[in-house]
Amino acid sequence: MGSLAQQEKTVVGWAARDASGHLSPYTYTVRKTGPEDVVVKVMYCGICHTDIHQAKNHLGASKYPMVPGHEVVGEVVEVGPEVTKHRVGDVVGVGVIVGCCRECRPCKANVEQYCNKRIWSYNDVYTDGRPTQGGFASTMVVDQKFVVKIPAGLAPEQAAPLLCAGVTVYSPLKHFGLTAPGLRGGILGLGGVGHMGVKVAKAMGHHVTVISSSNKKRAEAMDDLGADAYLVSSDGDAMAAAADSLDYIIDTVPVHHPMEPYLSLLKLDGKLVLLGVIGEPLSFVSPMVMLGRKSITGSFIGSMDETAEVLQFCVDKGLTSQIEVVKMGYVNQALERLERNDVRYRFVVDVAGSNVEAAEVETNGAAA
Ligand SMILES: NC(=O)C1=CN([C@@H]2O[C@H](COP(=O)(O)OP(=O)(O)OC[C@H]3O[C@@H](n4cnc5c(N)ncnc54)[C@H](OP(=O)(O)O)[C@@H]3O)[C@@H](O)[C@H]2O)C=CC1
Ligand SMILES: O=C/C=C/c1ccc(O)c(O)c1
Ligand SMILES: [Zn+2]
Ligand SMILES: [Zn+2]
Repeated sequence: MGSLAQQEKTVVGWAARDASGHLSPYTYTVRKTGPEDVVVKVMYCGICHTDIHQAKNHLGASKYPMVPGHEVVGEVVEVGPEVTKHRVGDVVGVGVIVGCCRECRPCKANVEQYCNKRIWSYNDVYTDGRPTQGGFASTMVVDQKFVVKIPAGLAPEQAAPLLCAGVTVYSPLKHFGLTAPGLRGGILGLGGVGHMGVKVAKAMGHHVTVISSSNKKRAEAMDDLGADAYLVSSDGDAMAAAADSLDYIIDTVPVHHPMEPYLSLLKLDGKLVLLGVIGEPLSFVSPMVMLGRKSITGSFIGSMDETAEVLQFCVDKGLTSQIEVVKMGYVNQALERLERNDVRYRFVVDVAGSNVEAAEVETNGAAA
């Protein structure tokens, strides 16, 4: 018998078993704590639309059992002997990526999310051959490089959505030089990622237009989130009146949608940044981009450095995410509500405050 640190740990998570995406308790083991590993007792985990894409096999590469969850905040309960970045008792975050090759150009440039050998926090295989499992679970063991400190001044449940949604909007704004005050930005799709887009862009001093599929979120967007304008994408007159007005659009729509109505909103040199994970071809005719030198581009989460930056940015600017905290027993209802666009704006599961071994509770978020 070795010490506790040398043993595999038994963990209970909530796993999908098939493409129904239904989660239920699942017991598995996590690796022995390696020299650079951090053992994280999960406190909170946000629910991202990607969790639906993965659990329901929208991209055709899902492996089961799969414990989703990649907006993970927890407490460090153990560290390997070579860990220098984190200490027992720290509150830390884990996001979408838990491994990379450390040798390729993206890794050397500290944009490890673009490493072709990236290891996803779930639905992937770790270097030891074991499946990776995410944050809807009592514990994760993660290499210290992919663990970020949650700065003082951020509540752990508030920090969770920043680890994916927050950094996913922050990274392209920085990378594409879209941080100057006075820029006019559009946020297409006001969900978990989109609402952080409004908040981050407003904090950068931008004039922000929400472009939504309905009028339902108008008052909240303007009054609560601080948006400057609100367009309903099916309102042809309003869309025409807004033509040629935006420097960029952050597109978070998670399903197939036309490009051209949104390209029309961009000014000369405007950028359409695709963030939604859509497994079908999108289309547009070339003059839509040529006549205005417009760009259609994409962006994938953000680096570990940018993750630390966006956390501090939110502390410095006093930004909070707008969340609905639920217990693990409500996770399937939460996933269903997220899929039917019925959340303002991010569910966060109170993992530590739930009995993760208990069967699900159908009624409300306050239950186990
Ligand atoms: N590129 C990256 O690194 C990342 C990508 N993603 C991806 O971004 C997309 C958005 O994620 P997230 O913000 O968590 O998702 P949400 O479901 O929280 O938000 C998506 C929003 O898109 C709009 N929408 C339009 N049509 C639909 C539809 N048919 N079904 C659902 N929503 C619709 C809704 O806004 P409205 O009511 O205003 O129309 C909705 O709130 C997903 O595809 C996700 O996988 C997420 C994180 C990182
Ligand atoms: O939510 C974070 C992950 C986003 C993501 C982006 C692209 C892609 O192909 C994925 O499988 C996930
Ligand atoms: Zn995500
Ligand atoms: Zn690499």
